[in-house]
Order: sequence, then C-alpha cells, then structure tokens
Amino acid sequence: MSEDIFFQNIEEQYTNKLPFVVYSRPINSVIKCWLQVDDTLYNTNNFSESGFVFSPFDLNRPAIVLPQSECKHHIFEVETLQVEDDEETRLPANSEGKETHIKLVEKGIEAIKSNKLEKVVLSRFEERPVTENPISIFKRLFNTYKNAMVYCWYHPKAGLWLGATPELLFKIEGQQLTTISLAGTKAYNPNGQPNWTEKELKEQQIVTDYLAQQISDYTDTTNISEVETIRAGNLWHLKSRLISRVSKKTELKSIIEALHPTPAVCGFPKEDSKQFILDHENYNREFYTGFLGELNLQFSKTRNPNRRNVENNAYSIVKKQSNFYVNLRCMQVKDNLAKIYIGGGITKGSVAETEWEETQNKAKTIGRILR
Ligand SMILES: C=C(O[C@@H]1C=C(C(=O)O)C=C[C@H]1O)C(=O)O
Repeated sequence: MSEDIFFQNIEEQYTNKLPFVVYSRPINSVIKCWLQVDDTLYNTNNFSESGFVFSPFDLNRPAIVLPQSECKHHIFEVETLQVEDDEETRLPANSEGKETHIKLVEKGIEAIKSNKLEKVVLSRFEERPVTENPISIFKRLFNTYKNAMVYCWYHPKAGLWLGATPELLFKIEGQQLTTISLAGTKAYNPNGQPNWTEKELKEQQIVTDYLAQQISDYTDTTNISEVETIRAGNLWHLKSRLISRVSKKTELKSIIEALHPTPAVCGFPKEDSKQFILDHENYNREFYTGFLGELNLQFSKTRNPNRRNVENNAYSIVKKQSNFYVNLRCMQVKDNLAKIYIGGGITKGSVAETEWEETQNKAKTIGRILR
C-alpha cells in the first residue's frame, strides 16, 4: 500500500467520525493502523479481548478497546514520512500555572517529609493552539521520535490523543514478561553523558525494586539488567529492564493490576500516592499516564530449527502477545486546542522550582512538533 493511500484511509476515517489508531512501536519503521468499522464504544473490564487497548490512569474508569474483529488493518513501512515542515515554531516557555504547580509540589514534599509517602508523581497540563490536521502531527512525531511508541488515537465518543512515549509498561509474549524501570530526568546535552546524582539513582532504584516485587507472585526469578542512560527526545532518563516467565495460569488482568500505575507515573506506596494525586492534582488525568497498545494478538513461533527431531520442526506454535506503553509525552486535541500533559517524580530531596522546570522541558517534546 502506498503512503498516500495509507494516510488517505485514515483521513477518511477521521472525517467520517469513526474510531482509529495509527502507531509505530520504538526502533522500527513499521506503521500500523486499525480502522474500526462503526462508532461503537467497546469497553473492557477483564482485558481478555483481542484488540488495541486505550486505558485511563484510574482503572476504576473504563478502558476502551478497538476489537480486532471490528477493525480493518493496514501496515506500511517507511523511514521518513512526507509532511510539510516549515520553520519550527519555538513557542516561548509558558509560565502560566507556575504558582499552582509549585504549591502542588510543595504539598507533595511536605507529605513525604511527614512520612505519608515515599514518592509521588505530580502533573499538570498546558494548552496550545493547533490549527493542523492531527494526521500531520502524527507524521511529524514519527519522523522526530524513533525511540518512542508514537501514536494518534481517536474515538468520536472519547476524544483524540497523540503521543510519543518512551516507556514500556510491559510486554508479554507467550509466557515471557518484560517490563522496564524508567525514572530520573535530565535535559539532553549533546556534549556528553549526564552526571546522575544520588537522588535520581535512588528514584530509579525504588521503581526497579518495586516492579520486581510486584510481579514476584506471578513469575519465576526475574532477571534485572544494569542501569543505563537512555535518550528520549530532549531528555535523558535512567532505565533498567526486567525479564521473567509468568506461570501459565496467570491472567493478563493480574499483571496489569500489579504493574499499573507504576511508581514512575504514580508514586510509592501505590495506593497512598494515587489517593494523593486524586485529592490534590485538581484535574482529571484521563488517559495521561494510562496505557495503550496491542492486546492479546496471536503470533506464531517456529520451533527451534537446530533440534534433532526434524519432523517436529514442521510445527509452529501459536501464542498470544500484548505490549502496552505508558501514555506519556502526550496530548489531547479538542476544538483547536492541544492539552499537553506533563509531570515528574517528587521525592524527599526535590526542589519545587526544579520540578517546574522539568515539566517545562517535558512539554517541549510535544510542543516542538506543533505548528
Ligand atoms: C510523569 C512523566 O514522566 C515520568 C517521570 C519521570 C521522572 O520523574 O523523572 C521520568 C519518566 C517518566 O516515568 C511525564 O513525562 O509526564
């Protein structure tokens, strides 16, 4: 399928107010789209369907699925998409909401100092005008962020979201579970690696330990990689990878509930930090810091070709796979306004002013591709 036809199909879908998602997973040049045939809103409670899931931060609210059986699917491979790309609009740093955010962060630090919490992730949103078609924004996101899951998701009954997230919530292929601990943020500097301080290393370690503990009921021993520095757009983060095998009887929903929301987007302990967010942030995160991705898709795996028993090699085993990304570096577009969502982890050593600056840096990830 040609690039023009691929995107024409999506544009028509959008004009006809029908649900769709177009996305590309990190480090590959494959773009997939799912076009739902009607505008039914399908919710999922137990995550047992096959489809593409879009889940809010608060799992007490319904997650939405574009069911595989109700969608047309197209795939397309390309390095760089054609999109008009005149001068980058460098919007001046926006100080609106600074006072409110600083007060919120100070409240968080206070709660941590009085031992109510160990870490809490606090966020806000910024609004920017958009005049452009969302498909063009998606194209620019794809061209700009190769290390991210970039997507544009639309449902006429739930809204339009776009993002470029660096963070895998988890993926599960057959029984193999992979999850990632990502935390710590510094502004990217082309002249060298960042100097991480105790604060950031500790923050990331909290996330790693917590994830390992959360999955321990469902898995055998977990293999944890060394901490590495990764780049996500104009930022550095600390990352490690956790790999394990889940027991056969484990349901996907149990893994979701064990891992979502992670301390990287909510805090620690989970229930207390989540309550702090719901009580104090003063706005609804909706799908920001929720998760999205392929749900229970079947794939076939050929048996090891080095095996002696050649007859058995004729088999290929059909397994299910899911891969979910945390909805970060994202925005919601409504009535020519983009709502950009940004947050950061607060711990005992946090400084409110620095946390404010961190959210400003994060806003640039999405902000710089808007025209
Ligand atoms: C909450 C966000 O990011 C999360 C918080 C981070 C931090 O506190 O340093 C880093 C990566 C993300 O896990 C966001 O980008 O909005």
